[in-house]
Amino acid sequence: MTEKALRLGTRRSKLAMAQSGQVADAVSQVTGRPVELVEITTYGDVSREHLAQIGGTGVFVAALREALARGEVDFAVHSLKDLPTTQPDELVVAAIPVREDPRDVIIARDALKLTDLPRGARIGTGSPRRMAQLNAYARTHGLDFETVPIRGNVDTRIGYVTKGDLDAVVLAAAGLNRVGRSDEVTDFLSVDTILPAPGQGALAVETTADNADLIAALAQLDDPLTRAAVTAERSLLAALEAGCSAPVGALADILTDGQIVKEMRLRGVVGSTDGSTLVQLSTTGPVPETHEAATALGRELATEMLAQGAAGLMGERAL
Ligand SMILES: NCc1[nH]cc(CCC(=O)O)c1CC(=O)O
Repeated sequence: MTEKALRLGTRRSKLAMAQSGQVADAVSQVTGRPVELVEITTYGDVSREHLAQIGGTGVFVAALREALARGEVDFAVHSLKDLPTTQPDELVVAAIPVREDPRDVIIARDALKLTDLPRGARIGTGSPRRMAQLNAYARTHGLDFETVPIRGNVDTRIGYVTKGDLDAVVLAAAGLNRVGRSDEVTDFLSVDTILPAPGQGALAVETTADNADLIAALAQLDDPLTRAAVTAERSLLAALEAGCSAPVGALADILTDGQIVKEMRLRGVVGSTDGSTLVQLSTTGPVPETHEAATALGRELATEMLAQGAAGLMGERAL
């Protein structure tokens, strides 16, 4: 007797298919049930408009959530950095698996590193967060390059470099790992240079709040330390009243003494896209053991950042 397959709603993009496929295998293993991928086309996949104008990457999430709410699929996998910070009551993030490499990377022509790029080099990124920090880095390190707004999936963005339109593009290491293209990276950017987006590198496995059995099964894939970290990062983003297209970076990491987990450090940054102003702060505290404690850490850092003028930098939107 075979049990009925669980239906996993996914976007059709290579990245979405890769991460859904990986989670499908893991879910199949813990439940003993087959998992079937159900492709969902989202408005964001068909629209040529700039995402910042149509409400950010939240559009990708919305269609998956509607399919969940209609009962067409049993669960869905999101890139956590694309999830809005408000959680609908009828849905639950049942698992946040161990985070992948959170760093941003560049893929540049001629295997160049960021600091090797010649004066006037053109670097493609549609992210105000990446623009702000790259431009700030250039200003403080005597470099000179131009950030060029681009959009598109991983293949399209890498294509700007291979076709010779741009000198480099910025991407997330995690996405490249998932689609098997991390060997094309020419420079892994230190998080001290570019703080990643809140939640970058992590996945969220979401299902409906009324599905207790599936919530319990999916919980086996949850990594509590990743959950605590991304909860703090997203709380910072929410408290700054910023969305996924705001120039905000955040990363929580665990400070260890040998093998022993000591504390959690949360770093946050907000900046003007030209890099002329950055507000960058960090805070350290006990590793949060509850959702409330993780949320409080993010909120406290946001309060300090707002006191240093963060709010004035948030109104900016990418072209
Ligand atoms: N904004 C698009 C997006 N959403 C998630 C990832 C992959 C990285 C991740 O899962 O955090 C990417 C691509 C990128 O930023 O290069």
